[in-house]
Amino acid sequence: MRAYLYDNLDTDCRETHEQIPSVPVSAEELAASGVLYWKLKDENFEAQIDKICEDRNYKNRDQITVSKEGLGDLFDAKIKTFFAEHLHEDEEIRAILEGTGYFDIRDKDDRWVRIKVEAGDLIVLPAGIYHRFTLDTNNYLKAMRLFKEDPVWTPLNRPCDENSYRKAYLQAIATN
Ligand SMILES: CSCCC(=O)/C(O)=C/O
Ligand SMILES: [Fe+2]
Repeated sequence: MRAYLYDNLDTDCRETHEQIPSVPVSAEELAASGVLYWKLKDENFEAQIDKICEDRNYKNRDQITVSKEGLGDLFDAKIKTFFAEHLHEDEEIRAILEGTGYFDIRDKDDRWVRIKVEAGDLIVLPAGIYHRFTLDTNNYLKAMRLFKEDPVWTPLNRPCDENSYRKAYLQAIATN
């Protein structure tokens, strides 16, 4: 995982969009926005996921392949939905199994931070954080999605500042 401030240029979102000079964002800074990150080792990948699931009460999991082949006729619509700025009323937890992509999150100062993910990365976006996702120019990512009971990933597009999960999120990071 590598994170940096987004350049906000209006070009293909699958490009790197790293400012020049780059402004890196550390795991600690991401944690201040409520974003959690683990690097999972190949040797005991499943065991590490199981431990995180046990610690954080994630009971269920499935997989998604974000690619033209994986999503078929839904590809264009899904890609558009993923990149529209939104929040969820539950955590978004993704363990990357194959491929690469970018999660963009709004930090405490409402700046876009781009997080590059690859195989072995496990990322948790808290409920209420504004974010979006895009593939990079490799156009392929396979991820495991973890969730507590049923998935609650309905995207609520910005603005939804009156949403109770948004308000709870802002309160949580303010007292962090
Ligand atoms: C990498 S999984 C696809 C992206 C997704 O599920 C989502 O909700 C993006 O915000
Ligand atoms: Fe999302």
